[in-house]
Amino acid sequence: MESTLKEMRVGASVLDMDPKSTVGGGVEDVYGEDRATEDLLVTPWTISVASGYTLLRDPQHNKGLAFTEKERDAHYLRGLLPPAIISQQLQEKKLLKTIRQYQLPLQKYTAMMELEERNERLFYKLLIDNVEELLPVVYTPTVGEACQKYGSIFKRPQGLYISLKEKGKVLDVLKNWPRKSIQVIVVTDGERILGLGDLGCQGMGIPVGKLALYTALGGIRPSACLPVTIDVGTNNEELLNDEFYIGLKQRRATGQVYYELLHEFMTAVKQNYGEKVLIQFEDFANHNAFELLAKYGTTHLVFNDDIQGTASVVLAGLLSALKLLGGNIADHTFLFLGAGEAGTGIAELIALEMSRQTKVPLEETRKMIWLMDSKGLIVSSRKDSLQHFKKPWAHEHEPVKGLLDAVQAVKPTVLIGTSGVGRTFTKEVIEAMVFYNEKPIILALSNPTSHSECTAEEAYSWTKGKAIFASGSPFAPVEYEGQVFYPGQSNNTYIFPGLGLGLVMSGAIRVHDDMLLAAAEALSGQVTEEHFSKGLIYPPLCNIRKISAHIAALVATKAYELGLATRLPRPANLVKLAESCMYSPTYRNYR
Ligand SMILES: O=C([O-])CC(=O)C(=O)O
Ligand SMILES: [Mg+2]
Repeated sequence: MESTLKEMRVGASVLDMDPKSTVGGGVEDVYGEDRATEDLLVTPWTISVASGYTLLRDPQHNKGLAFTEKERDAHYLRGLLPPAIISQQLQEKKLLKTIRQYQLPLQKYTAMMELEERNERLFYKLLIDNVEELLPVVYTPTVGEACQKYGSIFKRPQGLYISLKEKGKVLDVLKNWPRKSIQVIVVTDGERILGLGDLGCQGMGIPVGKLALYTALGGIRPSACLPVTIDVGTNNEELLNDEFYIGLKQRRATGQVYYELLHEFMTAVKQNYGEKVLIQFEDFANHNAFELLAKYGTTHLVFNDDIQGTASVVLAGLLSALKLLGGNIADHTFLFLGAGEAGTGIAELIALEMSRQTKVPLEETRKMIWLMDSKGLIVSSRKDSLQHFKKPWAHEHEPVKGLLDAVQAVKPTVLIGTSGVGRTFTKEVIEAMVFYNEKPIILALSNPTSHSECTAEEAYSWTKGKAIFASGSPFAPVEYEGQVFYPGQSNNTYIFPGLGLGLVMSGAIRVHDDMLLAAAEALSGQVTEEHFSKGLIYPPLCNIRKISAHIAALVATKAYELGLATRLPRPANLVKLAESCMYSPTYRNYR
């Protein structure tokens, strides 16, 4: 494999000598024929098969000690491996043991990333078979700490870095990526990593982690996934002063410079990979997130995970909670602490669902939903000074400053934390919720764990076990007065892998709000009586691939109904199709 890449690169540099050529070429033009004129020499490059030492260092094909005797003979591996032959199951067992021995989450994270670099199938097998245990290692909350310390744990680059230095050359940068048939891109500019703020170029951990879940949870092939970090600088002083910082050492570019680089990226993606590549925006700051989504939502297959993925997962949890409590979504009153991407995204999808169910116009259903930001309750007297995405939530009310006052004023049945600030659901606030409601719904969604609005233990003990609680980052079950409570994880990881699979397998060309509603309904449909009896409003993550297949099927169904699907004719059984196109990490036998 390494030798193949080398040959490709040599091929490209020979071609670059052609001064007349303006188009064509790139990594796919292995033989140089596209760009060569009749008088320019070409080299008849061939693609070689990885074998021997190179095969052991190729993470896509390496199987380590699981290579059989026959494979060791056929692929020049004799002597390069110790004599033992062990199964993939035994390899898994050994690795799990090693990972469990590490005390620190970051050590576990590093061990997993090293495994991914060494043996991709084993990495995914381990992750899929132990998803509940390993998700918090490769994803939230540990991925947050990994991003904070990315500079020091950085060894080999992962993903594609597009910085201001690459302005004007973004298409060439995409062509440097060794894989050509990309189906999903997760892109960040690192400005708002989880609730941790601006981590600049170190945000790369997020697209890498999200895409690992696209594969493990949604079955998208690893080779079809592309993590991208756009580096326009950082306003994080600590990073700017850190001699080991891996990104551009300048303050963030804004305005035209920023939008030009993003536009070049979006255009190059479509040019290089076509109309059906999915681009997931992740962890952009509010001031860019809404604008990018609005701008590219009509021309590209894009969605913003923090706005739309989070909205869909929360709606799913609410639909499940209603099955537990009875009544309709329109019977509820919502209060959000935090009016950014997650807060307004969730609020809008709830209002849409209410409107669909009751046939009441959206402008009216929005009135059941109240949002607070750092300046207090969002009310009409503040309208002129509000950012545009907050304006629809400015209802008639006198000004209210604090959260406790807001709970007392609005008397919400559902309290949702999306501010990125931890420990803001105080004892008084939670007690007020249970004062007004027999079973209050409390969602502490900010990530990672240290930024959660309250802990699971606080939610259960302060409400004397009455709360229906879920959080963005995982919490262990809580025992309160002899009863065990199971907090659900209301994290967009339930949604984006299945949503992405549904879009990809139907060949969808745009994302539509109805697909987010469909994904929420599909997820909620996977919650059974048994889960309800434990107080769960989300199904356990151990079944996530089955859940993703159901989400994918309903999303694809919507894509066909809306005329947005291009894979025709429509396959009859979409759940079966979803299951059958999922990547399997089991080793292949080599001839
Ligand atoms: O990554 C997560 O766990 C959820 C998410 O999108 C965020 O917090 O930004
Ligand atoms: Mg995010």
